[in-house]
Amino acid sequence: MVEVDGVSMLFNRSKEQVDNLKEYLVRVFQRKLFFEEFWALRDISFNIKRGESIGIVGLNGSGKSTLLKIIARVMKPTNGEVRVFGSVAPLIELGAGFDMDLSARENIFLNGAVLGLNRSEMRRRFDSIMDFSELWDFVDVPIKNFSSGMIARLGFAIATSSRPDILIVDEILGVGDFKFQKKCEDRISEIIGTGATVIFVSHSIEQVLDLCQRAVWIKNGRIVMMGSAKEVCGAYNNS
Ligand SMILES: Nc1ncnc2c1ncn2[C@@H]1O[C@H](COP(=O)(O)OP(=O)(O)OP(=O)(O)O)[C@@H](O)[C@H]1O
Repeated sequence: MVEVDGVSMLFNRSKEQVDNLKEYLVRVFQRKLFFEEFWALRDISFNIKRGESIGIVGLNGSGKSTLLKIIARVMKPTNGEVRVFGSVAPLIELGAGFDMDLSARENIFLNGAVLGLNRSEMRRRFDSIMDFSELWDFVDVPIKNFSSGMIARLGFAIATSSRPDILIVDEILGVGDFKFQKKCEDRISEIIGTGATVIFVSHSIEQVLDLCQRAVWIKNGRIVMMGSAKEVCGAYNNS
């Protein structure tokens, strides 16, 4: 379903802060702009089969989100290739596409348009999105007045309102309260039950063990270990 083939990602990390375009151009002209090359991922390869759920574990800054963004085609890798066979629902930075001045209702339709769904399709899904997010009391409130957890609930409800072939989940189950986290886990299990492939990043080893059969451990942008979730999480925990 997903083939990750020799993926490497190079970032330019500037050591200095340039606050505006004028200063940037002056520094370029004076040759006083310094960059530092940084490989966030190095030669990552693995395949994911249909219906498999795979967890990606690793410490902060190890490259997990960068890998998910490359698989979701938010970023292009510097080297290597990712081949994806099926529809993808990325749960990455939930609510990033929302317009803060618009209400929950308006953002649902806006998000639908971004996902390529027409108005009547979104009207059909509207009630179930609102039911799942439990935000009916706020349906016409601009989402700039929402808490971050409420925004994440709405984002999760919209992104999982379709039944994707591949679900990409980046550390989002920590955002809601414990009741909503359980609801999200149940919905992900339900999507896995429909035969979907799931790629899941979490710092919660329990969640990875609950939801995934296989796991990949990444450290400093390289794969340290790949195998059954139990084996990999055990080794990661012990490290
Ligand atoms: N756009 C960017 N420009 C420069 N460096 C970046 C960029 N995005 C990520 N990085 C760097 O790449 C490395 C990996 O970041 P990434 O977000 O993939 O880590 P992560 O494993 O998801 O971390 P966390 O567990 O903290 O979410 C970090 O050192 C980060 O500073």
